[in-house]
Amino acid sequence: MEKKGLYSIAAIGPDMLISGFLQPVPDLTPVIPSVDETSAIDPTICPYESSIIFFYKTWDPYGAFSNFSPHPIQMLDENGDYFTWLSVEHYYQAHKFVGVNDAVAINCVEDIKSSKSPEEASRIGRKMQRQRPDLVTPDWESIKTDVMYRALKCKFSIYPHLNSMLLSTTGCVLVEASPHDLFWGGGRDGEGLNYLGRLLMQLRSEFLGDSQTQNGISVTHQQREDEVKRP
Ligand SMILES: Nc1c(N[C@@H]2O[C@H](COP(=O)(O)O)[C@@H](O)[C@H]2O)[nH]c(=O)[nH]c1=O
Repeated sequence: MEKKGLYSIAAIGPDMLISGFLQPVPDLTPVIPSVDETSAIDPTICPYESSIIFFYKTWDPYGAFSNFSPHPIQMLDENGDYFTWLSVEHYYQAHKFVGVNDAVAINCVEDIKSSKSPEEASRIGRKMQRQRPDLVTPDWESIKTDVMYRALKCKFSIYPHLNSMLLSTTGCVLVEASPHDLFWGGGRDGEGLNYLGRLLMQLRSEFLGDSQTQNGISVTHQQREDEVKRP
């Protein structure tokens, strides 16, 4: 019989083959998507050959994958006008309060819009969320992944070098190596859900699909490109 604290591949399953991590049993919340999940997100990944690219701070290798990287994005606002956000982080933090009919929330969005750095945007957004959770848009938990997806799609569409960088990681598992953030990041010991890594892998797969169909007959790429504005 297996002792508690000793982990075997049989107990853990093939997850171990991509992560290289032995997760404690029975705490099986994986940082890195399981083999099945991974190929559902990005069919180009071969779990048995994939390596892992960790990113976090903007000055790290692959730091441009961080939401704090200084890449402005242009997104349509509620009035149908384009607004330039200084980073994905600006857009993400502001959307915690966008559409909330309260002067404090409206001011907060304006403060985030005019904040000079992603760190400042994040400080303002997080502080307001902590102090006034009643001002966070009520469905935030269910829409935040979509908000992030839209911002990332814009970022990786309008900067060709970022798009190439993302495509150059094909076959690798991407993990935001945030030690604290257990939703967007992988956590300190692989206990996080790594949703930022997942979205980037999803986008990579979509871009790859687009470039493949572009060489064929599909025009969907152009249609999708029309959804985002180039700077
Ligand atoms: N890259 C990076 C972080 N990670 C980012 O923080 C955001 C999560 O914010 P929240 O939902 O307010 O907790 C999300 O964009 C995630 O990618 N956090 C940092 O303090 N520094 C950093 O360099």
